[in-house]
Amino acid sequence: MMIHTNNYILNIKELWDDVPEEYLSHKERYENAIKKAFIVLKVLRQLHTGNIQITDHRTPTNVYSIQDGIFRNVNPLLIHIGLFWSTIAAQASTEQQAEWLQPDSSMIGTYVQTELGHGSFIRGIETTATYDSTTDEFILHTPRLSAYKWWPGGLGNTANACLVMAQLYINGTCHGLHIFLAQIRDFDTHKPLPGIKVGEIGPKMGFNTADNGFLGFDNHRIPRTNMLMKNVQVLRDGTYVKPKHDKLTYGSMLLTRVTLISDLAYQLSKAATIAVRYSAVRRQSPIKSNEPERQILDFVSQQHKLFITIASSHVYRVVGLWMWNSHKRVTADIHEGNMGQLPELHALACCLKAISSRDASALVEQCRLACGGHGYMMASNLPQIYAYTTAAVTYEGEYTVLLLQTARYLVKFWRLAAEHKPLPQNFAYFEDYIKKNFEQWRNSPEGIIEGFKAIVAGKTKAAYDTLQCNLRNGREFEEAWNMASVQLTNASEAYARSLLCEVFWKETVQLSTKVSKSLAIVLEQLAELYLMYWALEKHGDLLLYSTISRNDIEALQSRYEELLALIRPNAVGLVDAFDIRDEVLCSTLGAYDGRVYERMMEEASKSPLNEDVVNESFHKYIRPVTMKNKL
Ligand SMILES: CC/C=C\C/C=C\C/C=C\C/C=C\CCCCC(=O)SCCNC(=O)CCNC(=O)[C@H](O)C(C)(C)COP(=O)(O)OP(=O)(O)OC[C@H]1O[C@@H](n2cnc3c(N)ncnc32)[C@H](O)[C@@H]1OP(=O)(O)O
Ligand SMILES: Cc1cc2nc3c(=O)[nH]c(=O)nc-3n(C[C@H](O)[C@H](O)[C@H](O)COP(=O)(O)OP(=O)(O)OC[C@H]3O[C@@H](n4cnc5c(N)ncnc54)[C@H](O)[C@@H]3O)c2cc1C
Repeated sequence: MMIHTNNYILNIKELWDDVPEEYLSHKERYENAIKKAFIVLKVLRQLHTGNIQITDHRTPTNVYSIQDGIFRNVNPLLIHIGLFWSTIAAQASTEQQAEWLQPDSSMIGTYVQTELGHGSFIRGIETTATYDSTTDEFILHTPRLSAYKWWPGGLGNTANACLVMAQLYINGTCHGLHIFLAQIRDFDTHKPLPGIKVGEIGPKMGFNTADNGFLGFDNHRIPRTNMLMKNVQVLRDGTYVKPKHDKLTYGSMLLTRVTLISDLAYQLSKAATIAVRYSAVRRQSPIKSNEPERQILDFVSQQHKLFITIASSHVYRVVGLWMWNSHKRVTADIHEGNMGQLPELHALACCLKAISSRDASALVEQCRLACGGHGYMMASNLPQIYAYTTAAVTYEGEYTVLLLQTARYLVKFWRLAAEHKPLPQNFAYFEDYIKKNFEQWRNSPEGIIEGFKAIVAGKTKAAYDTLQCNLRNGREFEEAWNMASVQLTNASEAYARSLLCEVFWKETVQLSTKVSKSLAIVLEQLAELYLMYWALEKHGDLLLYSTISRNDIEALQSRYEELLALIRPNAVGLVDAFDIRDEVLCSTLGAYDGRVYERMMEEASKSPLNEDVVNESFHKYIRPVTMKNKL
């Protein structure tokens, strides 16, 4: 069958709610979401097998984005589709893939790594997988409460299988973390298998349709061939065949961190669309007392809150694609046995995932606040977008922990620079900084990029010097590192910002040569706005580490305000260009037709509290108190 994806999905009635999901109980929310998840999965399977084919120019990623509207929260099969399958595809041997990656497989899986006691420090994971050569099996075991798996999406009730991260033991030797496929529920009855204790962890700030779960193993046996064996093997006699790089097992985290950058760009475009459209409809106070009330979008302070969100969405879209392409390149190299580029990719993915999630959640919240009181309504959809976005600061590598990973990488290059050893081209500016080869400040995007590099160098130097000082004072390396960690994360953050500015500016300039002149002007205005915004935010750092002067900062401020005025006429067009359907936006404030107040009243009428003119609580609780003395 040939289908037009949008129309097909939008016309499946069961996917769309009459009652907003906020009115459902925790259990009902899950049941409603799982019903829809399996309808969507069926469509995805049909697309995969070619039983139905897409006729519009969009791809299954379009099905993915429509899901935001379908679930308003999160698809309980997200980890099944996004992490379970992709980890098997990346880390299982060819034979294992042939067996497990069947489109009509009975397995519904999840990715089970985090434990009650350990999330960030995964070497501390306590679940064990002990090889029993007499039966050719691994025994999965949860030795104590802190070793219970805790958090995996879809684990609570949906999944019947999972990929478990556990410490591998062979003949009493621990070989570290490895990934194992384990069935946890009967495929037919869905009852937990013997030796499995599984359940859901309870309500959260968001992600409430994702049935995050807990899991314990009581000496649960799985075949030896259930260890993912593309990069590492355990042979029948218990021989351990090491991987080419000991962090290949962490590959799924790396890939998800890369993918997340683009997802966060999309969340930002949703928030920007809602807040900008609402700001074009909403009028509040005149600017001059004798004039009518103005669209709130005309307040320059409102433009300052919103245009950076539009620009940041473009930044993360561009940088997300750039990282995706780097990941593809490095994976191909790894396939050929060349691991050389992996550390750089990991360092970039860590700081960019950290900063993109932090920026996105801060900017989504800024958009919510920019909508005043109405932004606080669930019907605006901004609270849900915030709850979804802020989770990304923690999952898939917590913010600070990831910044500290990138700091390891920066410190290595600073050490080379300090010891006057050769540096790769992309860190040549470390040497310039040491030699005090400072460029004269230029109030231009290129000048700002140079300035940000000076900040990276200056902050890395400061952190490195503190580290060395701690070492000279007799601290062990890990302790010295911990004592310098505030400065180390600052250096990492600066590095991420300099990358974002440089990649975005260069890609925009290139893109501008391929589009119409009028579009190129707007794209460059957005890119320039992004750079100016962050130069002004970080002007203190620029004063410390670059050659910028007070006059330069004043000039930057004027140019920034000029850019706000230049972008204002195109603001609504820019968010319309994100092309997010009303069904996906799910917002009374952000719909395309601008019927804000009408939609708000329509949504309010759906409140169950409005079903009866007088709610029965009046008779039960209110009247007995208020009327008591009057009887
Ligand atoms: C489902 C997603 C699909 C699509 C996405 C699209 C949209 C998303 C939307 C919603 C998402 C929905 C749900 C969210 C799903 C969330 C899933 C999870 O959260 S799974 C759990 C994730 N957990 C973590 O990320 C844990 C963080 N901790 C770590 O990664 C590690 O512990 C550590 C901090 C990196 C340290 O590891 P370790 O202690 O082993 O390291 P060492 O200190 O021994 O060595 C460090 C050394 O190793 C290098 N290194 C570390 N990691 C990697 C890597 N991945 N690749 C390459 N190299 C790595 C590091 O550079 C150091 O090298 P050195 O400096 O020593 O040379
Ligand atoms: C919505 C959601 C979905 C999730 N889904 C999954 C899933 O599908 N599968 C899965 O396995 N896991 C999942 N997780 C778990 C998630 O990956 C972890 O919560 C995350 O990695 C952070 O680990 P933690 O909770 O142990 O935080 P902790 O590491 O305990 O962090 C607490 C604090 O300690 C600080 N800290 C910790 N270590 C250091 C250090 N070395 N240096 C400096 N500061 C440090 C952190 O910065 C933070 O401030 C999910 C979590 C959430 C919120």
